[in-house]
Amino acid sequence: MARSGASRGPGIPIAVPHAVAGRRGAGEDYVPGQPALAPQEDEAEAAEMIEGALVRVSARMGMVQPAAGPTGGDDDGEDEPAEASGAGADATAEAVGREAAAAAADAAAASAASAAAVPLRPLSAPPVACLVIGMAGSGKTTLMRALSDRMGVLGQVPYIINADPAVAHVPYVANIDIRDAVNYKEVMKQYGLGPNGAILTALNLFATKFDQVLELCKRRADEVSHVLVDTPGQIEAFTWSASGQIITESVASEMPTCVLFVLDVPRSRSPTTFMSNMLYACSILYKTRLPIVVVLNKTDVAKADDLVGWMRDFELFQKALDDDRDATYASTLTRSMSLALDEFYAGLEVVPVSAATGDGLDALVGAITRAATEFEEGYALEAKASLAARQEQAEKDRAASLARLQADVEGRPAPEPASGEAAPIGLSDAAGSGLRTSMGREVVDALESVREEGGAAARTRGELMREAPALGVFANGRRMPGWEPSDDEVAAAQSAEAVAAMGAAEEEEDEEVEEGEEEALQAVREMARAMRDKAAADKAAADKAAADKAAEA
Ligand SMILES: Nc1nc2c(ncn2[C@@H]2O[C@H](COP(=O)(O)OP(=O)(O)OP(=O)(O)O)[C@@H](O)[C@H]2O)c(=O)[nH]1
Repeated sequence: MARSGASRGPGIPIAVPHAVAGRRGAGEDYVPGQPALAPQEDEAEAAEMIEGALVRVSARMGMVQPAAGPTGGDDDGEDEPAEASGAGADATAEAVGREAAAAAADAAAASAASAAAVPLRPLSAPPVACLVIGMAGSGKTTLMRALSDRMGVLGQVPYIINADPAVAHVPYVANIDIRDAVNYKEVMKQYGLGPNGAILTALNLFATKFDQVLELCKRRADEVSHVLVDTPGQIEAFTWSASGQIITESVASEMPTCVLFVLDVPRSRSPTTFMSNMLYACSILYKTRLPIVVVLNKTDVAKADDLVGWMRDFELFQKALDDDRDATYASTLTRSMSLALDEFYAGLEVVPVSAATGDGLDALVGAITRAATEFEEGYALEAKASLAARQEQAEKDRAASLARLQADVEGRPAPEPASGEAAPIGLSDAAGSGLRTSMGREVVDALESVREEGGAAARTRGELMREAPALGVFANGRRMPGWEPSDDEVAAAQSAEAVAAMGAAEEEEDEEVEEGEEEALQAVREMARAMRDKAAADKAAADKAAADKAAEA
């Protein structure tokens, strides 16, 4: 469960959520819990309150006497000390205010410098999809919120999909929310399932509508820079389910896609736990074949230096294992596994962040940009090469079967297949060379057309609409207010009814035909029986006549 953004520390510059982005300029900061557009008077009042609080805190710390006030002041006529302390307080308040202003200016400059250094995708490029995956409680939802906020500061426009049906509250505005379409509790009731089964079923139901989700994403492609997808905490429900695979592959066939694997740093400080997590990340890489960014989250609680060190230096990890007090037989296994993972670490993007404080988010945005380039330059091009190879092979096969047909027609022996001819290249062969198995013509075409278009498509920033009614509702229970079936859906329902009525009529006819057939069969049977009886009677009469004749003789 995510905690609300309002619980962040004050002064952390975060972006305007996209829901209000249209009302406020890109790059302007706001503090969670405050209205996005505070009126000027409120700001002045708030500044006064802060100044007063600073003076009181300074006084408590012995830096200065608090100024005499209407309640705490000494009103017995001894104006002098009060005035003196008031003057001191004013001076300190001024100094503290100056310091605070300087610190704020420094922070703003540092934030701007950090933002300027972030490699961002060109505006004309298609949006990058980020599948946020991680163990339960690793901070996926909190990261979604923090990342989308920070992207707003950087002038990017994230589009958010919540694919976690069981989450009670999300701290961001989801543009598409699985919960608008599937009521997870209703699924539990209707299908008699437990929580995990219901999550899986809800995902399956969502997957059946995913073409519509993609359609909505495509419609927004010119306006948005990133598509962030929050996934269920039950990681295996997404990574190892058919629906998870459908969702992943569908997204990857439409736009550059990467996986953000979120890891809980405080809970991964033991080398063995860390290794288990990294094995999971590795398995996701091999399953999805998408670029993966490992996000080491919660660095405000525990530094990620050790973990990064373990990935960069094999010896350090071995030493950590030596020092591990809980060393068991598993450590020996971990030792040998770590050797195997060394290569996996080599090309891995690892970014320590704190979703709570916002630390490291710029680095994460940069890593996402690099992952998108990796997708386009590596995965997509390899897919294109694989597609070309498959087409070439299909052409060869066609020519060979034509030659065989020709030989057959002319009565010649069929030509032998050329020796050493490459076997048809199937998807699994393509996968063997590091290609994504699922990528088909669509992705290559889409990527090519985007490249051809170059910078033609200019993205416009604006307030993004919630797409709640778009998918309709396909598990009873939660109907969004204002949801109406579309004309297409009504037409589909009507034609389904018509087809059902036709089917019923045909069945009735069939039954009638069957009844008639049965009657005819019965009549034939009776006729046959009568003929049989008559033949038997004739035979008996003939036998009797013959016997009588013999007796007479
Ligand atoms: N200190 C700290 N706490 C964090 C951070 N990120 C998340 N949390 C906390 O970790 C807990 C889980 O966070 P969520 O964002 O709900 O995690 P999740 O992975 O989405 O959870 P599930 O969807 O239920 O699996 C919450 O209490 C968060 O406040 C962080 O960077 N620092």
